[in-house]
Parts: sequence; C-alpha cells; structure tokens
Amino acid sequence: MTTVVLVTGANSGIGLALCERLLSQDVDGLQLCLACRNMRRAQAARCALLTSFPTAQVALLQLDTSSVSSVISAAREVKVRYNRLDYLYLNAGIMPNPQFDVKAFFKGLFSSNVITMFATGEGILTQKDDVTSEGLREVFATNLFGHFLLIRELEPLLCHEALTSQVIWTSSSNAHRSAFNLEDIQHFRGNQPYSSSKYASDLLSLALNTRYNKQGLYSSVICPGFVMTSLTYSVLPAFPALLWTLLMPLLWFIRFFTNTFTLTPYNGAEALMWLFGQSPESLDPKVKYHSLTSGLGNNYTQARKMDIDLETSEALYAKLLQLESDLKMKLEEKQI
Ligand SMILES: NC(=O)C1=CN([C@@H]2O[C@H](COP(=O)(O)OP(=O)(O)OC[C@H]3O[C@@H](n4cnc5c(N)ncnc54)[C@H](OP(=O)(O)O)[C@@H]3O)[C@@H](O)[C@H]2O)C=CC1
Ligand SMILES: CC(C)=CCC[C@@H](C)[C@H]1CC[C@H]2C3=C(CC[C@]12C)[C@@]1(C)CCC(=O)[C@@H](C)[C@@H]1CC3
Repeated sequence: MTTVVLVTGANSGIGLALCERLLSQDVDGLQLCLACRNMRRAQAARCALLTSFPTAQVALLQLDTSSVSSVISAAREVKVRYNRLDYLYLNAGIMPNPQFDVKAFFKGLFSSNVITMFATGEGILTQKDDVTSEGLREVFATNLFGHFLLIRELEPLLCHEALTSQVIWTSSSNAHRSAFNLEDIQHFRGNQPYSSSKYASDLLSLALNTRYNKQGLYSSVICPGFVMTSLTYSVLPAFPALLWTLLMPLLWFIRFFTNTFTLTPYNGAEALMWLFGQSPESLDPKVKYHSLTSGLGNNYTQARKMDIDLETSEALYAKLLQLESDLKMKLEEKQI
C-alpha cells in the first residue's frame, strides 16, 4: 500500500523542500499530490522533482486556498483520484505587503528582547491586507479558512476506521494571542493579519483534535523557523536577493544565538519531516513542533507549549462552521 500525501503551496520554498525530502526518503512508497495556485510554477516543481526522482508518482492539483469555489472543486477532484489521504500538509501561506519597522528593529537590537525579536519578528512587522472577490480577508482566507474548508470537504478521505491520518499545519512562531480577536477572526480591524491567521491555525488544530481524534484524524502545527524564501525576501523589498546572499555570513552568525534561524527551506522542513515519522497518537495537541538548526548546522525538532486554550479553540471552530455555511449558501444562490 502506498502512502498518499497532499501538500498545499508545494511549488516553492518550504513546501517544495518537503516534497524533495519525502521523495529522497521513500520514492516508491509515496503518491505525492502538489496542490498549487500557480500551475506554471507547479509544472516546473514537478519537472524538478521528476528529474531527481524519475520513478516518483507526482501529481498536480489546481488549488487556490483563498477561494471557496476553488477549494470545493479541488476537493471534488481529490475525491475522484484517491480513496484515502494519509497526510495533508497545509503549507500554503502569504504575508502580503509587509511593513518593516526599522526604528523598532534598531531599538530591539539593543534591548533584552533581541533574541525573541529575531525568533518571532515580534514588534517589527505589520501587513496591509486585502479583500478577496468572495468578500473574505485575503490572509485569513489563504492561510486559514481555505485549509479549514479543505479538511471539511476531504473528511471522507481523512477519517477511516482502523487507519489514522495526519493534518499538519505550517504555522509560525509569529502567531501571537495578542494579534487575534474572537470577535474579529478575519482581522478586519488590525494590522497583524499574518500573526492572527497563524494563531487561529494553532487554535483550529486543537479543535480538530478534539473533534476528530476518535475518527482517526490527528492535527499538528509546526514552525519552520526563519527561512529565506519569497515570503521573507518581501519583508525588505529594497534588498535584492543578492544582498540577502551577501548577508548570509551574518545570518549564520546570528544562528549561534538563536537556533530558529534555519535559513534554508530544507532545514525549515525538518519538523514537517519529523512528524511524518511519528505515530500521531503520541503527539501532544497543545504543542508546536519547531524546526531548529544549531550554530554548527545540525537540524532537530523541538516541541514547545502553545499559548492556547480549549474554550477559545471551540469558539473559533463554531465561528468557522457558521462562516462556511453562510458562504456555501451564497455560492448556491449564485449558481441558481
Ligand atoms: N519563510 C519563513 O521564514 C516562514 C514561513 N512560514 C510559513 O511557511 C509556509 C510556506 O511559506 P514559504 O515557503 O516561506 O514561502 P513561499 O512564498 O516560498 O511559499 C508559499 C507557497 O504558498 C503558495 N500560496 C500562496 N497563496 C496561495 C493560495 N491562495 N493558494 C494556494 N497556494 C498559495 C505559494 O504559491 P504561488 O506560487 O501560487 O504563490 C507558494 O507555493 C507559509 O504558510 C508561511 O507562512 C512560517 C514561518 C516562517
Ligand atoms: C538584515 C538582518 C541582519 C536581519 C533581518 C531582519 C528582519 C528582516 C528579519 C529578522 C527576523 C525575521 C523573521 C521574519 C521575517 C524577517 C525578519 C523580521 C518572520 C516574521 C517571517 C515570517 C514568520 O512566520 C516568522 C517565523 C519570521 C520570524 C523572524
């Protein structure tokens, strides 16, 4: 029996590195499905994977997690292609229009908070969010809600008697309770939609475990650390990629003080790979698994308790269900 793995946002960065690492571990026992918004980049990713692993089974799926209709039709297609799903990696994510507070950064450099600032980006980053054509906040829709809907639609493939499945979220150490508001789950009012969406994914993962463990579905969250990808390049748009490359020795040096500077997508995918090898029943639903890299370049995974509680996770889940039902109703009305 082969293991069926679906990865969202698999055409670049951490998602693509995960696919490479999975195939290098077990090329014949895997059926990989790359669920991507940009199909040109998805084709390129598939070609690159097949060049390194010519016998691999790598399929593509069109999926825009920010769009309810795209998620529903992608899930329909998955149900046609597969009769079960063993791993669902919810990795697609955006941090649009980041605003980097240079003053706060230099102030932070000379404060006792400097390590936390480098590990979490706390206090130095905000974002300007947009609204999707379906009326949702873009960051919330892409990072959280589209993935929630995908799990709900794929329930029959994920919940099987006598078989377990794992849902694994690429969250972040930038997820802060202070950025999240239960009365404004889409973050219409603040300027930290990214942090809010990642905190919501931590809460949702807990709620999923409460609901679905009995049906064999287990959910976990990871943080890949600070990884150089298109997402992080955009934090300093004035910095060309070449300048980041020149800064690498400095970033490697900072790694001696904070092992959260994983820097490469390969290293960032460490916790995602570690979870692949775990029996899901042994995992703690209230911890986040962090990819870490030591000063000498060794990778490892560390579990750290999250600042989440059951009551808030249940309240968020109820709100997501309500939003799902409202949006599906709207979609049906449009189709009539
Ligand atoms: N880099 C870092 O330091 C950190 C990253 N993360 C998280 O890691 C995850 C991967 O990001 P990373 O690899 O760094 O960045 P990349 O920008 O390289 O990857 C993001 C992926 O998400 C996809 N994506 C974006 N929007 C959508 C959408 N609407 N529908 C489907 N796919 C979409 C992108 O595809 P497309 O080609 O279509 O744009 C791309 O494949 C994200 O969730 C991010 O928040 C967490 C902590 C730190
Ligand atoms: C130029 C030098 C020496 C450092 C770069 C400074 C910042 C641009 C950088 C420091 C910590 C980084 C960081 C993130 C973005 C870029 C930084 C602020 C994240 C917020 C990216 C997204 C995440 O999910 C977080 C885990 C990252 C935390 C660290």
